[in-house]
Formats: sequence, C-alpha cells, structure tokens
Amino acid sequence: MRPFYPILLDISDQLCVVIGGGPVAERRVSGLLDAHARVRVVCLTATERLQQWAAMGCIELRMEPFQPAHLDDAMLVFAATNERALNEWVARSAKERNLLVNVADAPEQGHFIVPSVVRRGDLCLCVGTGGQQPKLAAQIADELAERYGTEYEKLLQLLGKLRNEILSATPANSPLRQEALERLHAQTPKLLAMIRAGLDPEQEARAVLNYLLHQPLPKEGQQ
Ligand SMILES: C[C@@]1(CC(=O)O)c2cc3[nH]c(cc4nc(cc5[nH]c(cc(n2)[C@H]1CCC(=O)O)[C@@](C)(CC(=O)O)[C@@H]5CCC(=O)O)C(CC(=O)O)=C4CCC(=O)O)c(CCC(=O)O)c3CC(=O)O
Ligand SMILES: NC(=O)C1=CN([C@@H]2O[C@H](COP(=O)(O)OP(=O)(O)OC[C@H]3O[C@@H](n4cnc5c(N)ncnc54)[C@H](O)[C@@H]3O)[C@@H](O)[C@H]2O)C=CC1
Repeated sequence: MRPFYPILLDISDQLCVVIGGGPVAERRVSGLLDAHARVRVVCLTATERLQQWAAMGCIELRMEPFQPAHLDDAMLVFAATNERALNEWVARSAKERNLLVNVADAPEQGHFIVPSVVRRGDLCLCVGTGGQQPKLAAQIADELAERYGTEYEKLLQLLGKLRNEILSATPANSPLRQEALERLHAQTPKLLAMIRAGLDPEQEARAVLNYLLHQPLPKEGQQ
C-alpha cells in the first residue's frame, strides 16, 4: 500500500505529454483537456477521438515512435502504450528530466495515479483506490455523480461570489467576517433548494448577503 497524497493541480496552459494513442491514452487526454492543459500525444496509431481532437487543433498529435525529446518542456508525462518495455523507457526518461510521470500498466513505476473524477463546475470529486480496484473507484464516482448533480455548479458560482463579497467587505480575521462566512454556509441548503426549483437565487442571495453583513453580532456568551 502506498499512501498517495491527493492534490488538485493547476495545469492550465502547461504542456502534458501522453505516450500512446489507445483508449487509455484517450481517457488521459480527455481529463487533461478538461483541465485546460496543452497536450502532446505521441503514438503509432490513434483512436478516432484523438484524431478528431488533433484535426480541431485541440491537441498536438505526433504519429511517430517515442523519443525522449518528445518530453521537452513537459510538466507531466503519461506512459500509456501497450508495450511494457516502452512504458518503462518513458518512465525512466521522465525521471531523468525530473518530470512527474504516470505509468498505466505499472503504477509503481510512476509518481502518481489517476483517479476517477466527477466535475460539477468548480466542484471536483476524485476517487482513488490506491490502484487496488479501479472499477470500484469508477462505481463510487458514479454514486457521487448521482448524489451531487449539476445544480452544484450554479451553487458554487453563487457561494463563491458571495464569499468574495464578504471577504472584500469585512476586515481580515474579524468576528464579523467569521460570523458572515458561517451564516453564508448555513444558507447552502436554502440556495440549493432554490436552484433545484428552477428559481434564480441571485435576489435571495443579495438579501442573504445584506443580512450577513448587517446583522448585529451576538453578544458574548449568546448564540
Ligand atoms: C493505477 C491506475 C493507473 C493510472 O494511474 O494510470 C490503474 C491501473 C490499471 N487499471 C487496469 C484496468 C482497468 N482500469 C479501468 C478503469 C479505470 N482505471 C482508472 C485508474 C487507474 N487504473 C489507476 C488507479 C486508480 C485507483 O486508485 O483505483 C480510472 C479510475 C481512471 C482512468 O483510467 O481514466 C478508470 C475508471 C474511469 C471511470 O471513471 O470510468 C478498467 C475498467 C474499464 O476500462 O472499464 C479496467 C479493466 C478492469 C480491471 O482490470 O479491473 C489495469 C490492468 C490492465 C491490464 O489488464 O493490462 C491497471 C494496471 C495495474 O493494475 O497494474
Ligand atoms: N490505467 C488504466 O486505466 C488501464 C491501463 N491499461 C494498460 O494500459 C495499456 C494501454 O491500453 P490501451 O490504450 O487499451 O492500449 P492500445 O493497445 O489500444 O494502444 C497502445 C498504443 O500504444 C502506441 N504505441 C505502441 N508502440 C509505440 C511507440 N514505439 N511509440 C509510441 N506509441 C506507441 C500504439 O500506437 C497505440 O496507440 C495497456 O497495455 C494496459 O496494460 C489497460 C486498461 C486500463
């Protein structure tokens, strides 16, 4: 068991290189494009979707055998070919360049593994099983996708906006800020219900914000 450390990495506009052009490589590329990375794919044969992405200018597709120079300027590397020795060479080449690498067929040779992901706007739910049972990760992600629907995208947009307004309207570390942020959080179920009902919660949110910022603070010892 390796106790992986989860982080959410900002890879927007960073070059990520995927070696391989099969279904596994395609899944990696899909996730990388969702995160707005620049993507270079190196392979001998590419899935139809990879070819379409290349034709649309979404990825750079190099239909040629892997060479370490393909990793030039990369931030992340993914070895996703069906050739064991080749994936090992990719991993070694990445490590020689101090690049983080993921290895699809031998996770222990890489620095990180790829979880199952559910996105709802800025909400990002990631599930990993430490490589023990990827299908279980996918099943749990499906369950989370049911539980946390698309309404969470709008909810977060609204909460983010209100939270920023609270941050700019209150002094740092002040009881007013702390109280307002707690009250904002307490409004979550109400705003969620409004979004689910198809109502525009913006007006309600304004009223909430007004209440949050102008409600007198409870006195010492009072709730
Ligand atoms: C370590 C890791 C690799 C990494 O980080 O690159 C890894 C490794 C391996 N997977 C294998 C097989 C399968 N993987 C899937 C599916 C997924 N695999 C994913 C991640 C990971 N898979 C990482 C660990 C994540 C964790 O912590 O659990 C998901 C979550 C994300 C993604 O890949 O996009 C995605 C679900 C996508 C979704 O959300 O739907 C299926 C099912 C299917 O395809 O339908 C099968 C076939 C059934 C089976 O074998 O169980 C094999 C054997 C290969 C062989 O037999 O040759 C290895 C190699 C090994 O285990 O050594
Ligand atoms: N991590 C995961 O989720 C999973 C991992 N796997 C592993 O991932 C590997 C890849 O799976 P698939 O995408 O289904 O494989 P695939 O067989 O469909 O594709 C392999 C790709 O490697 C490319 N390739 C071969 N030699 C190359 C070279 N010299 N230079 C550049 N590219 C080269 C091929 O052109 C092809 O695009 C499998 O061998 C399997 O062990 C399989 C299932 C799930």
